[in-house]
Amino acid sequence: MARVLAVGSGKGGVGKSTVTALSAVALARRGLKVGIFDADLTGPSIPKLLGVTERPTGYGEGILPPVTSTLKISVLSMNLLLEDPSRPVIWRGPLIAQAIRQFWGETVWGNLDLLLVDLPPGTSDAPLTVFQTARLDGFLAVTTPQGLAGEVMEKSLHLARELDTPLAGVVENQSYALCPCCGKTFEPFGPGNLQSIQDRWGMDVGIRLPLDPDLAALGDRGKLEEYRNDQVLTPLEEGLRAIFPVM
Ligand SMILES: Nc1ncnc2c1ncn2[C@@H]1O[C@H](COP(=O)(O)OP(=O)(O)OP(=O)(O)O)[C@@H](O)[C@H]1O
Repeated sequence: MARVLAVGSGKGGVGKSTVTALSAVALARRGLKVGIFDADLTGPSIPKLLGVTERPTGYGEGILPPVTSTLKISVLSMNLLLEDPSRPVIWRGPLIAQAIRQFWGETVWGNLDLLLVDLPPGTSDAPLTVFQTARLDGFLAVTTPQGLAGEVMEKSLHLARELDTPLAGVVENQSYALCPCCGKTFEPFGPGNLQSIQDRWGMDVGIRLPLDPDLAALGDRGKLEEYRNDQVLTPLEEGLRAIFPVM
């Protein structure tokens, strides 16, 4: 059975999908078999970030997710099932919950080492359904150094704890940047409070990731599989291996 790690935050736009996709890339490059369930049905980003356009197949015996072109990461996303991926999914909560349960129950992932679940922002409908439906081995929270992002992110830690999901760690995304002129490190959004979040919630794993314009540019082109910056990939991989030492 694959380990299952949900990546999420109460706060939107902090980099959940980017962290999910890059985690998959880092581990798949090391030879692990990785899948991603994009549970963000109404704002799916994973297919775009990883350049997946192929539709899932095999509806008879379950849903067979397509894989990425290079690293063969399995990806299931609502966007891959839409006739026109540019159209919105306009569904109320109960329908979203039903679809998540169906995807969860019917997808044939094969022999994975790790299944990542990219959660939408918030603490209701979709994230709640994932927490209640899936057997999660851990919840990896994503935030940025801004205090507001941290406060809203912590709501998702409360949710995970209330639903007995182990708190695996926290990612402080866009934690720092490198000056393009002198190469010095600076903190565009201030110093953040990663350590204090870890201390308050008893999480050993805290991952600081830099702000990297190349990351956003490659993601926009659907080429995150080609991303090579070890300043981002190495801390992510080390953090994931600290969460699941057997991997
Ligand atoms: N470390 C980073 N460096 C540069 N750009 C980043 C970084 N992390 C995320 N981004 C960019 O920020 C934007 C938002 O990221 P992303 O879609 O991963 O956030 P999200 O939390 O999943 O959003 P949502 O709440 O809508 O699901 C994207 O354009 C992404 O490329």
